[in-house]
Amino acid sequence: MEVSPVYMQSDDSEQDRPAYPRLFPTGETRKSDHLKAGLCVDFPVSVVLPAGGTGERTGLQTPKQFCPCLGRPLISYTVESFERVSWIQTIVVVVAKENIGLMMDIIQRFQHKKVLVVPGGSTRHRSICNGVAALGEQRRPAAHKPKVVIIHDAVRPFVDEDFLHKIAMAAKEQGAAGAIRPLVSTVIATTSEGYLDHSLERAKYRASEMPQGFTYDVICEAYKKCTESDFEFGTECLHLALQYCGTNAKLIDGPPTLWKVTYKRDLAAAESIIKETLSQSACLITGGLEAAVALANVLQKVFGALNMELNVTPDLMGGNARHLLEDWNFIKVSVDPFCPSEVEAIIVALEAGNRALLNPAVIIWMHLSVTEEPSTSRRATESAALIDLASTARPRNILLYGIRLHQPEDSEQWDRSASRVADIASALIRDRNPAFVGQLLQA
Ligand SMILES: Nc1ccn([C@@H]2O[C@H](COP(=O)(O)OP(=O)(O)OP(=O)(O)O)[C@@H](O)[C@H]2O)c(=O)n1
Ligand SMILES: O=C(CO)[C@H](O)[C@H](O)COP(=O)(O)O
Repeated sequence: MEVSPVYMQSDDSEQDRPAYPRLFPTGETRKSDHLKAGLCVDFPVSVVLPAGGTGERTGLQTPKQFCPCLGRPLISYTVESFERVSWIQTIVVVVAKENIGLMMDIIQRFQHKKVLVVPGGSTRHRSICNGVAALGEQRRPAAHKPKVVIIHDAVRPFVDEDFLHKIAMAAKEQGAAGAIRPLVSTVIATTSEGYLDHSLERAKYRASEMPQGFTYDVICEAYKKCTESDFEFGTECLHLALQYCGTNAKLIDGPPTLWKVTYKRDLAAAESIIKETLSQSACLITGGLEAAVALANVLQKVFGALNMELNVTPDLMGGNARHLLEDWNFIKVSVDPFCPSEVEAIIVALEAGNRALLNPAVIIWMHLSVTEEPSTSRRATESAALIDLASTARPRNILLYGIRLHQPEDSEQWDRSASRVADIASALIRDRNPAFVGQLLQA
């Protein structure tokens, strides 16, 4: 066995993050859900995330676990999914030696907790084995030897607490448990000449996915007993548990979001899932303006049709400040005169709450104008103010866009303009396109 763990430990204080929505589309969104659902685990559980591969099949220079999705490396999303689970003790991330510095930077930049970084091996099994060995050698005073170890590919970012709970409980009962999914294609065996030999009856087989869970003793024994050939060519931890420990894993149907990022297009798919999750709701701040309330009604209809919720509030003061914690997207309606400090206040509040540390927040400055055509110099002043504010917001991971809307007398024309504004605003929120940051769009 090739085991030489090095301990690179992140700050593992139990201090919680601000209450971000979790990034997987399960419908559940709050950190304390496990308390509501009664998901308790009364035995120590730790996690190994193998992240030591090169991602050859993506065809990219950068290993896929370090590729950015909305400006954040994929692995950070996976770590986030686990660090939010209160009953998970330690997250061991196994990376190639040359990427240890990079991984430590990611942990520091995104303030990840509970993470140990361990050097990987030349194959996935060798990397996992290093991670499991590191769990047995932890020197942290608060760390217990785990009863159950969950193994999860670092390149499967969307895993939810409910499913992890099922895996952990079944692993403790049965010794091993793993996620399965129905096969998409039929599996066939080929002859050495490239002809069909036979095909398998698809309904009888399943795709083995991650996460998988093992009692610590089973996974340690499996890796102690397995052969060099297993280490070199094996792809299935559940198989090692069966072959070397006689443990028949419990198989549990998992959600489709457990899929593994394997090809370049999977990175785009992951980014689109993240964008969808971040776009589930927005908060429109009316500033007490009558016209803004009318606009909000139209926006609510358009957003509703896109499955986006629009919360409407006069301001973000007192109890209304909760929107700063609950929403990722803000629409601030203002009228003449153009007053940048209203938007600046939202940027400051988001920054103070460390709100955009992990995911970009969106602010749309919606400017209602009563004059038919603003003068050229007026337009230039407004655009310059927006560009200025947007460039302050951008390094704070806040995307600021502007929409200018003329408020016509005619009610039919107003409805048309309002629904055009709603289309533009929803597209800006859903796409989170950095190219339009600081642009004052005309509706
Ligand atoms: N020596 C290795 C090889 C793979 N892995 C990890 O195992 C997981 C699943 O493997 P896979 O999708 O095959 O990743 P790669 O080996 O990086 O991809 P490829 O086969 O395309 O090179 C990934 O998180 C990968 O980083 C690892 O920890 N150590
Ligand atoms: O699917 C799996 C579950 O057993 C594999 O273990 C793993 O994710 C496969 O990685 P690779 O693409 O390197 O075979």
